[in-house]
Amino acid sequence: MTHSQIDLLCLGEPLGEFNATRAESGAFQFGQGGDTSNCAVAAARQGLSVGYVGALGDDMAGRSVRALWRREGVDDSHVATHPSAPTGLYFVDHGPSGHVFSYLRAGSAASLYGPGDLPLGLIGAARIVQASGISQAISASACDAVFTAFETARAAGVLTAYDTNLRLKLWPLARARAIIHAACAMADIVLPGLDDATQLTGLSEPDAIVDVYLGLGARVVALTLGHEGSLVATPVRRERFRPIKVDAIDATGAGDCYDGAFLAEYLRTGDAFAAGAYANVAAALSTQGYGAVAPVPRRADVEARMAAEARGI
Ligand SMILES: O=C(O)C(=O)C[C@H](O)[C@H](O)CO
Repeated sequence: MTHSQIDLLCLGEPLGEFNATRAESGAFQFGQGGDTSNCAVAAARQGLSVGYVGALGDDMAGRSVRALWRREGVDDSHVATHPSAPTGLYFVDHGPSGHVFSYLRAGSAASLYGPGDLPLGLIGAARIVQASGISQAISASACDAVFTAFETARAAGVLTAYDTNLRLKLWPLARARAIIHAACAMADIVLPGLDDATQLTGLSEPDAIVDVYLGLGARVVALTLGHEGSLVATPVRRERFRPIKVDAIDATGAGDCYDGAFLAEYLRTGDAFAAGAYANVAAALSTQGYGAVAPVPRRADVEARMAAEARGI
């Protein structure tokens, strides 16, 4: 499908997902993941016009990702199908301290994507371009594609949003820190998680962490704090959002859902704190089922829960 206007354009690697929902039986639930694809779907479920930029393999996983996007209304017309390189895959295991990811993605179609493949006109016409540390970790050419996309966006006055999403299975910390912080310095909206940010900055105190990212030039920092909720900061104001109570089953993709919900609400309201309140609830609701996409709530679910919270229910 093609939209006349794409408000949010996400860039990175979509993946096929095998989720060990019942590890003892060796059964996996198949789905789709990839952080920026999850963000795209989450934003589309909140009513935003969304597109994706990247590449898929000519295989079952790639076709399932494309089918997902089409069901969800995410524009896939600028996603190439590579004739021979595969779609990346990942596996989700559930251990005592939460989910653990492992990957089969080296040499994937998305990792072969580079700056020359970017639809520069589309990027210049969006309202926000979003990418992540994972988008850059998968290969040098994909890393450069994010920098070029951000340069193009900034030159056109398009907002840039970046989730640090640190994956040390994909690159070493020193290189990750250098690249991620270079990208954050080009981002208007930085969306780190506390664990990532602690490793990247060496700091553990949320206010000190947001100071680092504001210092790099972000106009909004939205820091997710896991079970402690989230903190949103601008250079002139900051606000902490307390966690809501949910029966969490699987937090896979909760940070991506936060990003999509945050960006959708930020574009709708122009208010980072309204976006923070909204995304804080959306991300918590997304942990109530297995997988990165299936449990992502829609606007009506988020608004109903926000109203219930406001009434103290
Ligand atoms: O870890 C990754 O590389 C992924 O993109 C897979 C997941 O969907 C994602 O991490 C969930 O946040």
